[in-house]
Amino acid sequence: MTIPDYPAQESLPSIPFEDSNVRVAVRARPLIEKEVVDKCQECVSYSADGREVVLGKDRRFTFDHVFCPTTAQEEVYRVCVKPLVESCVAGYNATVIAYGQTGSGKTHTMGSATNPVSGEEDLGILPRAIRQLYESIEERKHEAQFDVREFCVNLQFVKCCFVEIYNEEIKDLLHPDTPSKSISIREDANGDIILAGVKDEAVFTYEDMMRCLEQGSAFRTTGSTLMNQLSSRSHAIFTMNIEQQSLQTLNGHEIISAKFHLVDLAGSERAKRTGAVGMRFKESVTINCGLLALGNVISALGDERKRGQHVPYRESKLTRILQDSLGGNSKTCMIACISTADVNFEETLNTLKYANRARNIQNKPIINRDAHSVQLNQLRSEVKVLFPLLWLDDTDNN
Ligand SMILES: Nc1ncnc2c1ncn2[C@@H]1O[C@H](COP(=O)(O)OP(=O)(O)OP(=O)(O)O)[C@@H](O)[C@H]1O
Repeated sequence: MTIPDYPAQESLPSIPFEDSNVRVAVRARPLIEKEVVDKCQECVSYSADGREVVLGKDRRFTFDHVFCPTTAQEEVYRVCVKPLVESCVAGYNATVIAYGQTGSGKTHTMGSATNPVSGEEDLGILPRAIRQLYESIEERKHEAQFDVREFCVNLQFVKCCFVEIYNEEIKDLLHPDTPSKSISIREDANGDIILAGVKDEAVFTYEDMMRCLEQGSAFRTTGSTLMNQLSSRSHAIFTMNIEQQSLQTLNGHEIISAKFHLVDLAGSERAKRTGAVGMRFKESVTINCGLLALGNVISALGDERKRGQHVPYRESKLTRILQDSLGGNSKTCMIACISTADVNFEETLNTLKYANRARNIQNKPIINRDAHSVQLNQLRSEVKVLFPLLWLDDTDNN
């Protein structure tokens, strides 16, 4: 086997999330041991600018970013996720979704596997995002303490929850005794999607949240198939909720909040190739149904000819939960994971086509300000203007 040359990509910038487009990156994984033994060849090449991927001879696709197989976990994180954590701390919702065929590297990329990683460089997106979140919180607390313009206190409350959708049922991975029947997807008064019946965990430190990630990952449903020994059989969604209150003597009191969904989807698969029978086959059918529903939502939102038409969010639990993330109030990045092996040519082509459609989706991210604190601050400013007038009026009358 010849080892291909990959273009150097170290200096590529982070993805800009200033506008409202859903951003899409592609990550190609190296050949795994079995593929090397089977003498598979790589059938994917990459442009030096890190934007284009070519499948076979001439299937070209352009994305916000394309990572070749030698790209480190740290680099994927820096380019795709670091700016999203910064946005979350500023009050925007954010979502990262890993999509791809079974065994293409979604769980490896997200860092939601049960088995511990061997070293710092192997850490996936989730532990890195949790670390950055707590570092940012500490920074903000520190800045608020030394804000010399006025007295200012910055309080943060962080909660998390971890659920999986397995055979179209939602399971609370942090409270596995909760019956799925008592969990439902609802819309709150602001139109935000909430999971009623799922218990949020208040987490005060990096260690607290990492414990939740590890505990939830251990309860996630996995199983062995011909294509992946440790295949995720469910869609997993880890959500961090961040609420920040800033109390300022001059400008009043502001509350901003944000939620960050980190989604490790189950892989698309063909039962013929995974050897799925019995239970595995049933799982395979529901996995593909959920991914098909997600594809339909992506098409409805991404296809210009379908703009303004009905978006079928209610076709599956997955699409209902991700309603805010696709076409709603969120900054969103999809990471499409692909295998470079020629045996997976068809699946890789399908993933690239699927991901390409997601690039056209427009979201509407806004800073989530608490309505009461906004109203209170408006009234406060009105009082500030009216008070001197009242005083003037009083002195005139005297
Ligand atoms: N970028 C990478 N570098 C090295 N090894 C990788 C990479 N991506 C994936 N792998 C390896 O490939 C195998 C399959 O990866 P992983 O379990 O993450 O796939 P998946 O897409 O989550 O699969 P499934 O959908 O079946 O759960 C694992 O052994 C993993 O360690």
